[in-house]
Amino acid sequence: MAFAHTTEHEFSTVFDRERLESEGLQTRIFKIIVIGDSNVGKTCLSYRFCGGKFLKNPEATIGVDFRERTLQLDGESIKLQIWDTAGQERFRKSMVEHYYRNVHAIIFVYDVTNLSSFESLPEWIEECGRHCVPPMVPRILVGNKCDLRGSREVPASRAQRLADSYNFPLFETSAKDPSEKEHVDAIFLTLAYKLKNHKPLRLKQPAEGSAAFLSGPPEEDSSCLC
Ligand SMILES: Nc1nc2c(ncn2[C@@H]2O[C@H](COP(=O)(O)OP(=O)(O)OP(=O)(O)O)[C@@H](O)[C@H]2O)c(=O)[nH]1
Ligand SMILES: [Mg+2]
Repeated sequence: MAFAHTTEHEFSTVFDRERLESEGLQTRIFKIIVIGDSNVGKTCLSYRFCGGKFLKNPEATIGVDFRERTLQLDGESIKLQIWDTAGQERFRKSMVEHYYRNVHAIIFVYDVTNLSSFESLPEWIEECGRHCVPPMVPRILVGNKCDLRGSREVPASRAQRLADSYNFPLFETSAKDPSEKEHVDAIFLTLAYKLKNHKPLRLKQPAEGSAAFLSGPPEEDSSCLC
């Protein structure tokens, strides 16, 4: 099978169609990107959600790492394809266009013990705007490393004010603290439910008899004029 010139979504569609046909399941797939400064814990958060554990000694992400987890929500199979992006400019610059293309939801992460990572958030949010992500794409703000209680630099009240100003939900959690596992799950579940309740999206080149499909770009996607 040749994948030359195949877009990432088309690739996934082919791959998932084959697997899901054999399982006889119907699955919708959503792309979620995790964005924020380097070292805030994007890799550890996505690993906690997809792998169930705290990843010890992660290395700085180069480009993007993919993780995924399939959830059963109200009898429907939803696959979250998590794009764990690089925070360091030199490791992300060639990838930025790919991050935002056909994204279904965005998680902005900062470190509650690092004020500068919180102050960077407006820049990350603006970058997302520059890439014409439609307003209907759900966004969530996550303050990580809450286990480091004595080192907090970002008060919850300040984070809440910023979240309110953008109308984003705010979660504060810890990828490290095992007792926060369900809370980390709740971040992704909140997005999964929002996405699930969007209208079902059209199949791209549906195969006859195929039950699997990749959710396409949001229906209200407006053409980018920038
Ligand atoms: N105490 C504590 N440390 C954490 C937590 N999450 C991540 N870390 C640590 O923070 C450091 C950076 O974590 P990463 O997940 O690699 O950060 P990142 O945002 O993916 O960084 P880049 O890939 O460079 O963008 C590592 O030393 C982790 O062990 C947390 O919840 N609590
Ligand atoms: Mg990383």
